[in-house]
Amino acid sequence: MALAAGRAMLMRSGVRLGTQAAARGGNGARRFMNHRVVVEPNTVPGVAVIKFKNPPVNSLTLEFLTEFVICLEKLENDKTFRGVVLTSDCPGIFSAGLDLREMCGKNPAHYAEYWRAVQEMWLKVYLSNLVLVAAINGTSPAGGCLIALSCDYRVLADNPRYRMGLNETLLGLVVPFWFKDTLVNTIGHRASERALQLGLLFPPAEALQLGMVDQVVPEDQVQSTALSVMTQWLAIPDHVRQLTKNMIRKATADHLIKHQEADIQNFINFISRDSIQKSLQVYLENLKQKKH
Ligand SMILES: CCCCC/C=C\C/C=C\CC/C=C/CC(=O)SCCNC(=O)CCNC(=O)[C@H](O)C(C)(C)COP(=O)(O)OP(=O)(O)OC[C@H]1O[C@@H](n2cnc3c(N)ncnc32)[C@H](O)[C@@H]1OP(=O)(O)O
Repeated sequence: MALAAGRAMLMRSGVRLGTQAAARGGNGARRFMNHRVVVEPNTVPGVAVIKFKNPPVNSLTLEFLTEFVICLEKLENDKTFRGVVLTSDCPGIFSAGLDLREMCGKNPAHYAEYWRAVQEMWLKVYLSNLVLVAAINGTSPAGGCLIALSCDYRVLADNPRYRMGLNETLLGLVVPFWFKDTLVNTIGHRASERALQLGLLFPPAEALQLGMVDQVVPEDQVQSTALSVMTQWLAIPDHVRQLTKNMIRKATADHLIKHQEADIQNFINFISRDSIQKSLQVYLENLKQKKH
């Protein structure tokens, strides 16, 4: 998605771009702040840290997706950056995945706009020229897991309360084919068959065993480990690494690009069904009630 289109989408969503601010941190480094995504240049040269800050659970709202894509585009266009660590500012939660309220009780035009934003976010992350390392410091179901799976490397906090996986079937949803492809490319066909049909969410030890993440480390070392892994990836010249990444990922991305409009229409038809709307409402209601 072009930056201009993203800005237009932000405007349509009622987000004021004027609220973005550039400030200087204690070390004099620039720190870009949006509402929901904070970008911090880090101590490692050429590396930025993106922190998801969409409380309470970093759900992927339309506004969040738009800010996230714009942030990544800015970093890609700024040649001082070669790598980005993605992490969360919400304690215990990397991202709760797609925002269920965006898919519930809205009209087809909204569903189309939302689904296009989800697609564009995935394409941006999956095909990024930057090295992307996920520092997964919390639970990451469904869309949250997709973001992590689309990075080049994943470091997960060793906390048995954190779960990771594509749990769509537990919500009565069918996993989109490109979510499925991303998982299959990471953990293989057989493991994906079981994980996707049962909607399994894995604790850290199992996620590591399956190859869903590359490393599990103590919670307070997630970001530092991600940054030291980044140094290893940045030792490779950008152009050869980028061409290699593209060679491996292009076919998967092209599959969506070729069928992007049909995928949007399928999403609208599916999500608009009464039975699906009912399932989502019940799921949201259960989330609320578990507090009481
Ligand atoms: C046949 C043809 C097929 C064609 C198919 C085409 C397309 C495919 C169609 C559809 C696919 C759609 C894909 C969806 C992928 C997704 O990402 S769905 C989202 C999945 N996410 C989840 O299941 C996570 C749900 N949340 C939780 O489990 C917990 O909230 C948590 C993350 C573990 C955190 O728990 P915690 O106790 O800390 O917090 P609360 O549960 O109290 O939540 C606080 C607050 O936040 C609200 N909330 C939580 N998650 C979401 C969410 N994903 N979206 C929106 N809102 C969320 C929760 O309701 C609470 O709200 P409050 O009560 O108002 O405070």
